Amino acid sequence: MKLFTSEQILKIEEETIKIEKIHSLNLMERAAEALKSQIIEDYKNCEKVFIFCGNGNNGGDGFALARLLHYEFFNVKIFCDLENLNFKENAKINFNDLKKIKDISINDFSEVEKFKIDKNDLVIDALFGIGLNRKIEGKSGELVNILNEINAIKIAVDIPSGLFSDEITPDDFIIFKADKTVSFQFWKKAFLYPETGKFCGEIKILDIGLSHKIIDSEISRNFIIDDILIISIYKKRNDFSNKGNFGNSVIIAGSHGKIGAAVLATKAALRSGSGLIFTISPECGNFILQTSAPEAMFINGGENHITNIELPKNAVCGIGPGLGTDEETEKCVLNFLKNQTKPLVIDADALNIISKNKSILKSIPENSILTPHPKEFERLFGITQNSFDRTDLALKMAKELKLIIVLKDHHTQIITPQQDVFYNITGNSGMAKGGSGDVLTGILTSLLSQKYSSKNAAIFGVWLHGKAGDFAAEKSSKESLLPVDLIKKIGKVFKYIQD
Ligand SMILES: NC(=O)C1=CN([C@@H]2O[C@H](COP(=O)(O)OP(=O)(O)OC[C@H]3O[C@@H](n4cnc5c(N)ncnc54)[C@H](OP(=O)(O)O)[C@@H]3O)[C@@H](O)[C@H]2O)[C@@H](O)CC1
Ligand SMILES: [K+]
Repeated sequence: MKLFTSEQILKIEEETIKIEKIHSLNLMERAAEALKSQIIEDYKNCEKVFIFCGNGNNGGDGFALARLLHYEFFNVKIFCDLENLNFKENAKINFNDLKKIKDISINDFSEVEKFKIDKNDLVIDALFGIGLNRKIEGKSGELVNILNEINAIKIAVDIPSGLFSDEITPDDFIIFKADKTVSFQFWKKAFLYPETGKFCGEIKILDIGLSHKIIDSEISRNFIIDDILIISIYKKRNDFSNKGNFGNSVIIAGSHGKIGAAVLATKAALRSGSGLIFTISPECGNFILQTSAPEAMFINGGENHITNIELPKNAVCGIGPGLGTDEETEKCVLNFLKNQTKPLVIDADALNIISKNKSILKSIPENSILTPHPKEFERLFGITQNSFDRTDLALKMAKELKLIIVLKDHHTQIITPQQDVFYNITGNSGMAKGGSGDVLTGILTSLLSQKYSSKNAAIFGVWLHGKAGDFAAEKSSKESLLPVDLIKKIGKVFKYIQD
């Protein structure tokens, strides 16, 4: 699914209106209908609904929603700025329609504190949408501050009021804090970054039937990874095949005390379809690896840490988990990287070793996949002001070095040398634990060895990793979810794609 800027969304809206020969009011009605259905689905037993409307089209959505919910027997109360009824056209039409319904009370923002709002009531923010172009101040600002203190179920229409859709919102802005954001047709960039996403709560995207023809022709380099994309990437396993057809994955990982990292990466690679798996690890991990992952072959890479790397034939490598940064390992890893010609997966301590020896970056084979978490990224490429800027820096580095950068975060991004950004929306906070990254390295190496392109391996692998985490979280609390639980669910994810 493409990710658009608010400017592009407006353009798509206008062109849909043109080619479908409809009035813009129809789109507002579709949006309100979709909102109504979602509210009925999620909160049908809720009695009182408090809707706060601004003067633009976001407010118009709120007025239309109020009318529709009233006809579904909800007790609806509307709030707007009665001292400044300077509405945009469609908002005005819907406001006037609402005035005709005598059972809906229309109140000024300043009256909100006279009402008893219960924790099971709905507070709906339809103050500002993607048309926000400055800080919320004055009466609206005071209102948002009050709403943020109220204990109720808080829903934002399209985007929480006060947030910019496409860029970081300054710290001093007043922003509605939603439990759920019900947004139209597309994800917005603000939902995907930690600084802004924390205001959005759960995200629900509603189809309001904007023209697919227009959407297809509108260019974007930003994408949400969805099931459609994954199904287009997934390669069905050919029945007439043998282990030689699915690649030789080589996991280079582990040191004394960190053999678990090698085990996790190896097991994840085993579960992700590679034909043969080799693990290069120090001798101290031999017994552990052979007992916990007997399907994999052990290659001795040193005594207590890796000091030499000898690859089997046709190896596709994933290097880094639990390596440690011993001087001998550092030398060995740098020497190894210098001599590689095929794309490989580089993670964890291998990234830390590169950070201390940045000149090596230029020798890494094109289209290799680097998987830094924010701290590792910072060590590699420098500090940025915020996570939006981090994406920009990653784009620059991916282009310059011709590498795929997997920026690990709550919504991990896959950044390509061609300057595309793919945002992942699978996964959950239960995966924010030591060992999750090792599992990802195993999955990515395995997919790369099965001849997925680096870009597709990264997109598919990151999505698969998150989806396995989501399946695991269905059965366990996020607190107690373990990286090994992800590995157990990889099979279920493949089944999910095949069905
Ligand atoms: N896309 C679609 O397909 C559909 C979209 N729909 C809906 O339309 C929404 C976008 O509507 P919108 O363009 O009217 O903008 P909205 O956010 O209501 O703001 C209104 C105006 O407020 C002003 N303003 C800005 N910031 C301000 C501030 N801090 N404090 C005070 N004023 C401020 C600014 O005007 P200005 O003052 O700059 O002239 C701005 O134009 C969208 O989010 C969705 O809900 C659906 O109805 C149908 C399908
Ligand atoms: K809003």
